[in-house]
Amino acid sequence: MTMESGEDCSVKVAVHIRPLIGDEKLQGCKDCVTVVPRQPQVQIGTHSFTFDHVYGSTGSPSSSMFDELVAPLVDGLFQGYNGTVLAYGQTGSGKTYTMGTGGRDGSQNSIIPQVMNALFHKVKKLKHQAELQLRVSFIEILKEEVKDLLDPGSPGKAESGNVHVAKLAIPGKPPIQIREGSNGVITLVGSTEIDVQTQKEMAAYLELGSFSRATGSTNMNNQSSRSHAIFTITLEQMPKPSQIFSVDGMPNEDMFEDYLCAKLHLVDLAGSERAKRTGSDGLRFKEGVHINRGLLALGNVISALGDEKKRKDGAHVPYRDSKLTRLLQDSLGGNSRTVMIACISPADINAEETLNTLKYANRARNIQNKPIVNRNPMSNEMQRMRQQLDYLQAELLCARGGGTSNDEVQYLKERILWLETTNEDLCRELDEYRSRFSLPEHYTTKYGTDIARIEGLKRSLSMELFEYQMVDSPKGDNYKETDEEADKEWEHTILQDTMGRELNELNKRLQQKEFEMKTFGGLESNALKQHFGKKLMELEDEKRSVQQERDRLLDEVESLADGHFLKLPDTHAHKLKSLEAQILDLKKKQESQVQLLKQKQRSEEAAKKLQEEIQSIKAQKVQLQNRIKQEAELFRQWKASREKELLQLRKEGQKK
Ligand SMILES: Nc1ncnc2c1ncn2[C@@H]1O[C@H](COP(=O)(O)OP(=O)(O)OP(=O)(O)O)[C@@H](O)[C@H]1O
Repeated sequence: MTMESGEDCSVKVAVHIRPLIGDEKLQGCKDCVTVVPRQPQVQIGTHSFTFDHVYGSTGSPSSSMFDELVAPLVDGLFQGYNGTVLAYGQTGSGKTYTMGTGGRDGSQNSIIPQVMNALFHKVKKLKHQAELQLRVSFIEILKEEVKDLLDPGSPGKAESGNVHVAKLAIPGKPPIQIREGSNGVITLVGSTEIDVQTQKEMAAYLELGSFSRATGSTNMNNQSSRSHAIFTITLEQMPKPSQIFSVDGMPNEDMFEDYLCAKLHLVDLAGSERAKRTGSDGLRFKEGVHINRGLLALGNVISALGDEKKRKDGAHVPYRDSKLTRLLQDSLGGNSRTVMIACISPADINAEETLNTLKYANRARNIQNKPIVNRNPMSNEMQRMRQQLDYLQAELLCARGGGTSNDEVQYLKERILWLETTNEDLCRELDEYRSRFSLPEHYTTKYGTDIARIEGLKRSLSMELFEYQMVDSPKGDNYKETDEEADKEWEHTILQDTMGRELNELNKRLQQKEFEMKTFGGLESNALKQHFGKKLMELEDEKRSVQQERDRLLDEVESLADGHFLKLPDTHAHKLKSLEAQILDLKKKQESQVQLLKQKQRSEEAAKKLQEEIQSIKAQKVQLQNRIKQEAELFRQWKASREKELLQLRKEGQKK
């Protein structure tokens, strides 16, 4: 999957203030949060914060939250952009209510049900133009372990005390792993992804997963979510062949030709809490420690990304400190369009936590993401080749119409042949991949052979990447140095591998460009230019002499007529006619030569561009080679110092 580079865009942050609820009212709590009228600004005590939006209380109505914040992300999915909606806040502040991951209220005003509405509405509108496939997955992170909430083989929700523990892992089933692709894309391996056809089905899976989620009762919320839950909707789309090509078989300009695949993560984070307030003890306390650890890691990531100076200095972002931050890596400072909803309680007893939430959210506003379109690399390549083919066909057409030069036609034919062979090679390569990773048959029938090939390559490439990618193993409480070392080695191997692949890619591109250049060079453009120039001059001379001959004849006729009307002798009239025809013919020839010369100039410009491309690829190659060297050197130094440290430690150990 390649991605087009996109514009920077900051994470959008909104505050959602819920009303005072039962317990708070009973305790006689007062509202301590004020919204500045018609401003997205909230005040608490002497603190004042400005956000992108403020909903609830005297701010905008909660009902406009979806349209203003989330609907653009749903639209973006159809354009190939990943999106993330994060609900953050203290325990009982309304995150689950806002997102709709509770599986109990089933409120149609929550975000996820509205996302589904908008998605299926759009799918219905587009289904004649494109093949659309929706998939869902639903996981939770509980005590630093990733659990599958849609696992069909799971025995279901088990009870443990008053907490519902999420599904137990089935013996033999590998645990869910977090992996990072060479392009930096984070993927979950081993989680259940289910194809869905209808809104009802999707809603059923949301409910199923929500029901399996770990919840427990605390002093602050009798159904408190004890885990971070991530409901992910994946949309794959491919235009139907009838839409790519118009009736005359020509490519349809308005239609996207790519396979697009984008994901929308809907995240309901576990609530930040303080043991004292939540009345946590034993199991609940341990959970709280894990929850807070994950949120602390998230806070550190937000701090690192939100600090402009640190960002510019390329400071380390501690994504790897927790599973949560690893999983949200794309969404924070990555390639996703991200919205954060900070949920707060207005009650004065929660003032301190509310202030913390607002500070946290305020920092997130500074995070810059770079959303990009996620498309298939093969479709890019095919698009490029198709353009080249179009260009060549136009060239051929022009050469034919312009009174042909055999060299030119021959050259164009050769290039078309070369392009066709390259295309065949690529298809063969795709076939190989497909057979190696056995792509399901229905893809072939559904999208046509080419599209299935693209799909096959996509899947196999991502699988292949997995072989090289990072495997995140559970670290448990005591994070060991050896883990760190192994991680570092992994990181180094992956980095080297990625850069090696990039280098290979550059070499391939360079080879291809140089081959193209040769075909240009093979024409000996200067010699051809001279040839055409000479031919033009010859034609000009010929035309001039014919014109002179005609003028001479006309003079002769005039002198013969001697002022009287005289019928031209047949021979003269005939000759004159043939001379006129000759002049006309020469003019045509001259015009066609001019056309060819122009054509030649265009080819030269293309060759120049190609030359520039070659130079730029070479420069990139040198840069990459330097980076590989530098990285290897840094790793070597790190390794050496590590070994020295170890030796030192061993010596000390022996002494002791
Ligand atoms: N906007 C709202 N309007 C009315 N009631 C709300 C609203 N938001 C939340 N509530 C109520 O507040 C209570 C706590 O909400 P919720 O469970 O969504 O909190 P939470 O932040 O997800 O908590 P936890 O982190 O403990 O899971 C629930 O009873 C819920 O119905």
